[in-house]
Amino acid sequence: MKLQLALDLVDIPGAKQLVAEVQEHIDIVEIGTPVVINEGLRAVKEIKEAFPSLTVLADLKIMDAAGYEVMKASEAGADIITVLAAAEDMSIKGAVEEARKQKKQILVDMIGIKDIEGRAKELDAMGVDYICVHTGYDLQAVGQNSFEDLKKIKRVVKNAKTAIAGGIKLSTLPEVIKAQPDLVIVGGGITGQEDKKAAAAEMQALIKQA
Ligand SMILES: O=C(CO)[C@H](O)[C@H](O)COP(=O)(O)O
Repeated sequence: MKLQLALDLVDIPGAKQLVAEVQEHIDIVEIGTPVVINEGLRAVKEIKEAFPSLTVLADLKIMDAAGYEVMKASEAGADIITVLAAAEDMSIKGAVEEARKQKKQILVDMIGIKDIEGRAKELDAMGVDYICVHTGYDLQAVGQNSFEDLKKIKRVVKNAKTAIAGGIKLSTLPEVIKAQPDLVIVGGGITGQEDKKAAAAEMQALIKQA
């Protein structure tokens, strides 16, 4: 099980500072969608250059023109690129094909999907690398989480790795770990803490014990 730090509310210097603080306790650093919107793929490039040994995920949430966007993110240095599960199958397949060419990986984000099991089975058959259940900020605000959806995908996914994102905190991490995802994605649970390094270290310790 790996730990991914999601950076959503920072600029490039802020991202570098945060990663420098917690890097020994995380496996993957995510350049979040708001950061890419504000700073462009330059954010991915600069973080990969500054931390070449860290795996960098570009949270582009691709919906169309997937092959092209995966190519551009790969050129910027992303190791993993996100595509939305709601995208057309043609787009998912295009993303996977381009990722194979570039020797990168695709994480598909299930945000907004209602038939979790059905879509997860289809995505698994299309050869995506990760399938991620995700409660975005707008649903977190009304108290939702993806813990049950994680159990659902764990039951049907045979090949892809499983991941979970959305409001995970130190207090809820044990429940997440029980369901044994391959990847736990945490943003505010680390970045919103006063001592970010300690928060990341505690989460890493729990994950390593699992
Ligand atoms: O992709 C995202 C929002 O769309 C976030 O990066 C993801 O939800 C993790 O952040 P947090 O732990 O703060 O919810």
